[in-house]
Amino acid sequence: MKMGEDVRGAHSERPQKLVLCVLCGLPAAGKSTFARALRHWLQQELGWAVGVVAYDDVMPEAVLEKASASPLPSQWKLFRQELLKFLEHFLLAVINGCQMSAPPSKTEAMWKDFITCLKDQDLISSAAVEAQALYPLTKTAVSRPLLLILDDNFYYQSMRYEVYQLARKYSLGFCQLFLDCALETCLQRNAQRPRPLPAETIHQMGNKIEKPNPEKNAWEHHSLAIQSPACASEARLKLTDLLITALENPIKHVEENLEQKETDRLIGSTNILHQADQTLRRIVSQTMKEAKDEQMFPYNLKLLAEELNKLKAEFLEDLRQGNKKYLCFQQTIDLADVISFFHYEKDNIVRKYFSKQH
Ligand SMILES: Nc1ncnc2c1ncn2[C@@H]1O[C@H](COP(=O)(O)OP(=O)(O)OP(=O)(O)O)[C@@H](O)[C@H]1O
Repeated sequence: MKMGEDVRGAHSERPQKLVLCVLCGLPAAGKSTFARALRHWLQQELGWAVGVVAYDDVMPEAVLEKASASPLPSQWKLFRQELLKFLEHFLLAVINGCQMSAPPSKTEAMWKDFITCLKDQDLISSAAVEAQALYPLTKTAVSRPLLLILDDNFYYQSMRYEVYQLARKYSLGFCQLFLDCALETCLQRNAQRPRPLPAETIHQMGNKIEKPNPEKNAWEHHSLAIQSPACASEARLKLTDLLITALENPIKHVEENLEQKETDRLIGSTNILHQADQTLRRIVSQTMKEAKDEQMFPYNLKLLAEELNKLKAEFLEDLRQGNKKYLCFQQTIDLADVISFFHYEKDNIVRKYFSKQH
């Protein structure tokens, strides 16, 4: 069988070794450049299969289609989670040695880009027929250790934790690579790009970024900071060590159960919910007062109040439902994290209504 041929229904005797690797860092830190180099090197030197899922390639068109204006963070969150669902479908196919099925409901444009991403990297067969909604994997995908690199900024721990949870669900390896690049260098590189981001965005992200903290968070244990622009080869030994360790030490289910119990206990804590409720309520009423003081039109004020209350309700529901987004700090809900995320989304909404005044 040639490389890239279909392996319909093929079952490997050994369980497939899989690692999810999160790349994080500021915009223009060099993540995509590094991911490409790493893929090439791992394929050539270690004979691994490597897939890079660059969020920029898979998400923007879909996002723009759905949200013609600039999307809210809550929309990004949904798209990020949908992309993880897609990835889960691919992982299931690799683990079970079967064809990948399409999720029943999905953002079509994003799914299409995801399929292209996998085909281009010889992970699903280029002969896959879209209409059948079944995608045969290639031999490459199922016959070697497989590293999936998720290339995005992942600047909050909570974003990376979602990937960790996926790795844990299927007992996969998990590691994080932080592209440690000075803010000034990122700004310079960004300015030279054909479509630079506003410098302000990079500054803001620089203030907010939560670097992997293995000392504090056990789940971030397999993390490595890659100095940029230093040559990656300097860190090669450490990097190889990290990747092999992650590959050989998948996250165990038993940890999940213990952790899950603890998580459930914390989610059930009405105390935290009560505190969150009180604090978000205060933020909403303070924001309304400020909007009034700044002469927002009454009609816009009414809509703003409705939207902020809806946002508050969504946040509380997320906490009640046990959305683990907030459970990334030693398995405790960090109220400060909830509040800062709420502020971020609230500010976007307020900006939207003020921009309507002009
Ligand atoms: N080590 C390096 N030395 C010099 N320039 C680099 C280096 N790595 C990347 N660059 C350049 O910096 C720019 C940004 O790189 P890249 O797209 O890899 O960053 P990124 O972190 O993936 O950005 P984003 O998060 O915005 O997608 C590119 O023009 C790239 O050529």
